[in-house]
Amino acid sequence: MQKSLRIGQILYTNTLPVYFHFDQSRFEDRIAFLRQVPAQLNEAMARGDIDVGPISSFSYAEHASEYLALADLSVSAKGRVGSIFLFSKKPIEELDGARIALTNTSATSVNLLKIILHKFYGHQVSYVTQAPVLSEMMQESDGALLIGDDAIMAIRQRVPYMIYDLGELWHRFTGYSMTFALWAVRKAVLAEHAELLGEVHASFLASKKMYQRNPEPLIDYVHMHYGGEKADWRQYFRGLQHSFDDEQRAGLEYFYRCAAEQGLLPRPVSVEVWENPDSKNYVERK
Ligand SMILES: C=C(O[C@@H]1C=C(C(=O)O)C=C[C@H]1O)C(=O)O
Repeated sequence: MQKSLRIGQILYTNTLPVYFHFDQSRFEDRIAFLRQVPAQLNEAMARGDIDVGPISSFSYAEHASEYLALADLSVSAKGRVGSIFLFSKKPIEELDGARIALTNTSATSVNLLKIILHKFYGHQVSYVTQAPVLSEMMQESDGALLIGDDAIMAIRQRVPYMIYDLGELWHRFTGYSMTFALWAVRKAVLAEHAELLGEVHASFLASKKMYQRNPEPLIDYVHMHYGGEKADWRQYFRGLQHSFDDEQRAGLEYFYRCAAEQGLLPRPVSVEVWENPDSKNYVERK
């Protein structure tokens, strides 16, 4: 039997603050989760295999007429993001004419990289898309883009490449924050499941709030399951924003204008947010 709401979850640590304290027990069998990398979630959302969840902000723009964004949820950073890296055999200023391998897990960051290289550096670059395995990507390319936990694991290996953080480059050139993911809902779902969606949305916000009050249980969890140093994880999560306010909107909509200008999107879009009518009445369960 189909569950009432099928919810996406990004397979990376970056969205854990929104899921770690999500109180699944209150929903019993009314929800189901699909855990995947962003590019797969983008497709699942477009096909209608999931109803709500985080997708690449670029994919939101491609389907803006069919989706709304859930209020106050995103994966954003103002400056260094810590998990979206260009690995390069030479300095970024010298990448004109280069060949870059792009991870097949992303939609936002691959287009962000194109904007940075074409618009800000004036380079002509060719691209190939590959599975996110750095050693293989670097075999025949001058550089490679990784995102999420693949990027985090790769920098731990102390690889012999120059490493550029795309959030940092974007901020340096534009002064804006960058929003990599939004929580989208297909408009068609709203009519049928508005109430349940309201409860799910409120539970995401409650998880985020509980994490913000005390980040340590989540830090312990990722340290146990993904290794590394606790201090590095603390710094990583401190650099991520999971809200969507005027600041994030301004940065994201500027990104959409740049993408349209570069021919990557047919037209710039503005983000239409679904405000949960019940969020003010939501009572956290102890
Ligand atoms: C910060 C990140 O944000 C993400 C990047 C995405 C993309 O490039 O399409 C999509 C969702 C997020 O996972 C990351 O993956 O490291």
